[in-house]
Amino acid sequence: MESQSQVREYDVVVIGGGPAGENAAQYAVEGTDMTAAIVERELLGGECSYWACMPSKALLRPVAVADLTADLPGVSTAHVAPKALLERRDTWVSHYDDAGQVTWAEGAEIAVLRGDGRLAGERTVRVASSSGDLTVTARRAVVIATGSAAHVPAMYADALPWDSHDATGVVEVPDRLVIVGGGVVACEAAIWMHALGSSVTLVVRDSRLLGRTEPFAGEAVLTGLRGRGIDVRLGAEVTDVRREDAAATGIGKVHGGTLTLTTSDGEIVADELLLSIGRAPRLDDIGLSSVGLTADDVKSGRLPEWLHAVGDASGGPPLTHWGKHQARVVGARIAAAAAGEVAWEPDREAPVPQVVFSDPEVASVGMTEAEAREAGHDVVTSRVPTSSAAGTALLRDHVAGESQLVVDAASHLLLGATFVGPEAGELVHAATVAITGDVPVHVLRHAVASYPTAAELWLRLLEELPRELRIPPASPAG
Ligand SMILES: Cc1cc2nc3c(=O)[nH]c(=O)nc-3n(C[C@H](O)[C@H](O)[C@H](O)COP(=O)(O)OP(=O)(O)OC[C@H]3O[C@@H](n4cnc5c(N)ncnc54)[C@H](O)[C@@H]3O)c2cc1C
Ligand SMILES: NC(=O)c1ccc[n+]([C@@H]2O[C@H](COP(=O)([O-])OP(=O)(O)OC[C@H]3O[C@@H](n4cnc5c(N)ncnc54)[C@H](O)[C@@H]3O)[C@@H](O)[C@H]2O)c1
Repeated sequence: MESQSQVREYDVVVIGGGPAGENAAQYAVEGTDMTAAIVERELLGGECSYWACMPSKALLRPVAVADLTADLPGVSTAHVAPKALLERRDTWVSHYDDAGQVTWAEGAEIAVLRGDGRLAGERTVRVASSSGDLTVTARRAVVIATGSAAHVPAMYADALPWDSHDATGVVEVPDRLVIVGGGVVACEAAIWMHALGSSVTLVVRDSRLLGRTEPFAGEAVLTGLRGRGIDVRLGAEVTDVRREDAAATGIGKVHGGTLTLTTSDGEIVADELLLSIGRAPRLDDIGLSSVGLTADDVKSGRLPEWLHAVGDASGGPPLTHWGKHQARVVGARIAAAAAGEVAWEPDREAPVPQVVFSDPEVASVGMTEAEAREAGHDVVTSRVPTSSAAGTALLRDHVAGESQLVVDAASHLLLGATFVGPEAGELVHAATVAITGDVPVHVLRHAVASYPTAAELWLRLLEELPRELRIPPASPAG
C-alpha cells in the first residue's frame, strides 16, 4: 500500500501502458542499467490488447474463413457459431486480465504503477490511485503514451451509444444495429456484428467509405458490405437521436430501449447505435499546464528534451504498428542520450501502412494517387484486377478488387500502393520495403516472386507500367 507522501525515482517514466508505452519503456532501458516505470490506470496492454486490434481481429478472422469456404469448391461451407466466436474473442483478450502483460513487464524489469498519471512539474508525474498518491520523478525522460478517445458529439451523449469497447466487447447482440461512420471501425464492426446476427445499417455522412484510401478501395468495400446484406446509406447526415430509457447497463450490453435516428435519408429505428466517427489524442487532464504546455504542443512535437509523446497520444496515425515504431525510435533516442550518443535514424519518416480487415481486405501504404498529385509529383499509376495473377486467382473462386501502384515518373520511385482483396495485408509489405529502401520500379522488376503465389501480382502491376520505366531514368543534363 502506497503512503500519501511516497516518492520514487526511475530513469524513464511512461504514462499509459498500451503498445506504444510498453515499447517506449522497453526500448529505452533494454540492455542498459536504467530503470523504467509504466503508469497504467486500467489494463496493461491498452486499447489494442483488450478493446481494439486483438478482439476485433479475433472476431473477424473466423468470419473471413467461413466466407472463404463458401467460395472454395472442395471444402464444405463453414458457418459462424456466435457463442464460440465470442469465446474466441474472450480468449484473445485474456478474459480482460492483464496478468500476462504484467509478467512481461516484470521480466523486462519495468515497474508497473497502477493509477492515474499526471504531469506535476518538470520530470515529475503524480500517480493517483485508491491506495493514495505517489510522486514519481524521472532522471532522464517522461513519455506520454495515453492513447486516444472516441469522439462523442453532444447530440449523441444522452442516448448512451456504443463505442468501440462495446462493439469489440459485445455481450448482447442487438437485433437491429445502426452504425454511424464510414471509416475503419465502421467497415470492420459491420462485418462481425452482422455475422453475430445483427441486422446492420451503416449511416455514412460522406459519399464514400474509407475516405482516406483510394476511391476504388472504398467502392469494393461498399459492394462487399451490401453483398452480405448490410444496408449502407451514403451521404446521410444524422440530425437527431432519441432513445427510450437509455441505461448504462455495462460494456457490450444493449444500453436501453429503442433508438430513433433522424437522418437526411429518412428515419431509422434500431436497438443499438455504434458511434465510430474518429478518435482524438487523450491529452486532457494529464497535467500539461504544469509544465507550460498545451495539447497542440504535444501534437506538433514542440516538447522539451525530457518529454516525448508516442502512439495515438502523439496525434500521428492512430495505428498500433505506427505507435510501436515511434516508441522504438523514442526509446532508442533516450537510451542513446543516456550513453552520451545519438541514435541512428533515417533522414525521413517511414511510410505508414494500414490494413483494413474488411470484405474485401484493403491494404495501403504511402500516398494515394490524389495525394501524390497534390504533392506535385508527375504521377504514373498501374492498376490491375487483384485476380489477375495465377497465385491470387487460386485463393478463391471470386477474387474481388483491384490493386494499384503510384509511381513518380521522374525518379521511378514508388510513392504509394493499394491492394484490395485476399492477402492484401501481406502483399502491401513489399511496397513498404520498396518505399523505405528507395527501390525504383525498374529494379523492383527484378525481384522475382514465386509462381504461383499471390506475390506474383507485383509482376502484373510492374508490367502494366509504361515501358520507359523499365530502365533507369536518364541522368539530369549538366
Ligand atoms: C476497434 C478498433 C480496432 C483497431 N484495430 C487496429 C488494427 O487492427 N491494427 C492497428 O494497427 N490499429 C488498430 N486500432 C488502433 C489501435 O488500437 C491504436 O492505434 C493503439 O491501441 C494505440 O496504442 P497506444 O499505446 O498509443 O494507446 P492505447 O492502446 O490506447 O493505450 C493507452 C493506455 O494509456 C492508459 N492511460 C490513458 N491515460 C492515462 C493516465 N492519465 N494515466 C494512466 N494511464 C493512462 C489507458 O488506460 C491505456 O491503457 C484499432 C482501434 C480500434 C478502436
Ligand atoms: N485495421 C485497423 O488498422 C484499424 C481498425 C479500426 C480502427 N483503426 C484506427 O482507429 C481510428 C478510428 O477509427 P474510426 O473508424 O472511428 O475513424 P475514421 O477516422 O477511420 O472514420 C471516421 C468516419 O466518421 C465520419 N465522421 C466524422 N465525423 C462525423 C460526424 N460528426 N457525423 C458522422 N460521421 C462523421 C468520417 O467521415 C469517417 O467516415 C482510425 O483512424 C484507425 O486508424 C484501425
